[in-house]
Amino acid sequence: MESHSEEHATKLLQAQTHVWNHIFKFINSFSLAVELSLPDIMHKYGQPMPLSKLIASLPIHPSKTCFIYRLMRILTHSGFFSQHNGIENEQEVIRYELTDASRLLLKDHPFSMTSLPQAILDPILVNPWFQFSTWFTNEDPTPFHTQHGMTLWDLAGREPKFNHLFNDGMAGDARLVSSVMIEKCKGVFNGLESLIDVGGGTGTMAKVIATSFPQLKCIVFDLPHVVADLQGTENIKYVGGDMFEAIPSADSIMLKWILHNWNDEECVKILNKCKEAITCDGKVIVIDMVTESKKEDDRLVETQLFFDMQMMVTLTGKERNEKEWGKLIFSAGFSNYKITPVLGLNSIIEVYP
Ligand SMILES: C[S@@+](CC[C@H](N)C(=O)[O-])C[C@H]1O[C@@H](n2cnc3c(N)ncnc32)[C@H](O)[C@@H]1O
Ligand SMILES: C/C=C\c1ccc(O)c(OC)c1
Repeated sequence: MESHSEEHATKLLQAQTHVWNHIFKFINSFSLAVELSLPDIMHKYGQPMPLSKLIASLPIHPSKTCFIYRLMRILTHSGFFSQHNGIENEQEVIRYELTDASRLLLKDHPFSMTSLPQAILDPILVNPWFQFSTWFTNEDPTPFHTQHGMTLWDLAGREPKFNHLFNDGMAGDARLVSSVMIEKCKGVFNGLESLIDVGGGTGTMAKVIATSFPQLKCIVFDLPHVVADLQGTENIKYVGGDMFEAIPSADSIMLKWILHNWNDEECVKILNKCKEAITCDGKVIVIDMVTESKKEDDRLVETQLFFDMQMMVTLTGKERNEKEWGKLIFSAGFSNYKITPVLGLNSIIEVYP
């Protein structure tokens, strides 16, 4: 009897920890404290950095020096730094090193993700969460709309600082994804003469592809406020416009992280415009998530579910499984598709007319 109730208490306490852990999940996000540039400071030091040196290099008030150890402790626990304890001159010295994760937060890393936490944790994207429960009771399209009274794209057009952070964050991801694509599946672009990156942001993806395929004519097509000040090159042109109105013609179109921003009806409209724009032997190259395909990777599954919620709160979009992708593609009148799951969270979906 006693051991039974002991077991009961253990289970209850585990459940309590589970709930507390969940309540506090946002603390992991805010603890990144990207404004402190911890990874850059440690990278500049060039070797495992003692806590005292780290504190001395930070632009903080002297009254805050004692808090850095605690910040480093949680960031080490969550995999952003590794810690080595040693004794030097009879004194305990803690040294920290970067990990693969914190290297992606270096400002000068080619695949830098630094702007993303800044954009995603900006009040512009966090405040809509306070409308989440209200939104379930009204007919607004998104909690973002309840909060701001307009779409994310309209607001980005009016907030240059946020627009810059957002596009910069997207650029880091585009650089990583395009490099992996060029390395692992160059074949996707073989034989293409022209490519339009629809919703191509500031042209990062196009630049990497154009370097590997100099004969390929690339057009970066995005909203006017995104491409306004950008200068094209020999084989990259910037065109401002609305993909729901008209897309320039080419033999192929890329849609990276576009369709997951939109609901099924909107996606069919976009895909229809793509179909009108490409030649009959061309294709649409979709780069987006395919959910439920890597069930064994719990972290990847959870991250895709986070993206799905982010799409629900900021836009009308969602993440889709293979069946949902198929339905979308056939509804838009395409005849076939091929999924290549080689991009971590994302997959390449080649769509044929
Ligand atoms: C999530 S971002 C993806 C950017 C880029 N493809 C990438 O993956 O790095 C979506 C892009 O769609 C663009 N966009 C939104 N509405 C659009 C429209 N109606 N026509 C063209 N582009 C649009 C946005 O400006 C933004 O650059
Ligand atoms: C800003 C948060 C992240 C994010 C990632 C991929 C997207 O397609 C997106 O569209 C708004 C946002």
